[in-house]
Amino acid sequence: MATVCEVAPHHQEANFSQLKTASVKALAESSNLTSIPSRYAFTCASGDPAVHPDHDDSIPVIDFSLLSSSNPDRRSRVVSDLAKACRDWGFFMVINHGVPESQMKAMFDMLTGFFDLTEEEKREFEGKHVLDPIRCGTSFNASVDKVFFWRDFLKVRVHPKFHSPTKPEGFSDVSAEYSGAVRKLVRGLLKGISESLGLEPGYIDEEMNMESSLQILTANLYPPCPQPELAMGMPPHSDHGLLTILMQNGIGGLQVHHGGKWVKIDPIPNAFLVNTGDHLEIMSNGKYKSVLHRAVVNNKATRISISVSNGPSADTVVIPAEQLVDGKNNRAMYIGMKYKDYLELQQSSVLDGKSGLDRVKK
Ligand SMILES: O=C(O)CCC(=O)C(=O)O
Ligand SMILES: [Fe+2]
Repeated sequence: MATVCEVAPHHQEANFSQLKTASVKALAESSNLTSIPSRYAFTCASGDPAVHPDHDDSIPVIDFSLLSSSNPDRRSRVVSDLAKACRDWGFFMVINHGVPESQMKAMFDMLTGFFDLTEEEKREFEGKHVLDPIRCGTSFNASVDKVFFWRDFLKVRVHPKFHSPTKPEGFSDVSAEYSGAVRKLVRGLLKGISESLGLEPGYIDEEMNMESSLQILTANLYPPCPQPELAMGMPPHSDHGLLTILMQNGIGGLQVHHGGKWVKIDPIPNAFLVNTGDHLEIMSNGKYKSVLHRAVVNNKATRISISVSNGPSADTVVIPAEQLVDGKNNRAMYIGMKYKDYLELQQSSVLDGKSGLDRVKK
């Protein structure tokens, strides 16, 4: 169903467009905002079940602690659970992941503090190029977006070289600790995923040069929206890396495309949501596909999500694993591209489904 665009009162739009980089937060907090400026009116693709998605409580749950179990049966069960989760969903919850609750909370507190800085303070971290190591802004890529998304963001490259905004105080320590813990989790998961593909446990780690993996921490802020049915927080897209690790502040909004429908994923306290990205699809030769997801907005509460994208090293040219390719039924379906080139292409374009992958599909 296509949503109908509504035009907001002129005075509001005129004021807002003078501030090129004004955040949605500032817009939402401006007094008497009862409708959204027309630049935020998002039209869903025709036939898209936009309004009443199903809940699905059958999203796979992986107990990470079992991957280091000394009991071989338990271990092989969790490896086959991982295979099923990656193949059938491309999304799963991870429990017993080893990242302390206190670290997760500290990261949320820091990012809330960051978004609460003044517009002027935040402008210091705006960045100029899509690959700048620290970049905050609004929408996805405001210089090319035709429709703006109801979202402010901060993106920080945290590995192999660690970057951090200098405000709020203490951000750097919290972020270094959190992103290190997430890297450890990712490398553990990739071991299990390697095995689940019939590869040596260390295969992905070595081939993708995970010692220097490109890791980007993104915080998304979705303020309450007066017309949530007309706006979109983040449009349908897949993630570029190998695995994305997401946590949310207890407010729902994420929807995953599964079985031809948009499925609402309710946050589970202290669990991470993990999804497989485009580069896992490429290296597994399409066995584990990256999956479309989107973030919708609401009119009641601010939603914050923190996603950490974990890719290969920037210079790795990713191609399908040799063992998963043969000259007959399993031909290589993707050509190689340097990860950083792929990333630059995706980040500088309009965010649009899985269009990044189309560029490397044979
Ligand atoms: O806010 C969300 O739940 C989705 C975030 C997301 O998809 C992303 O950061 O890539
Ligand atoms: Fe995403």
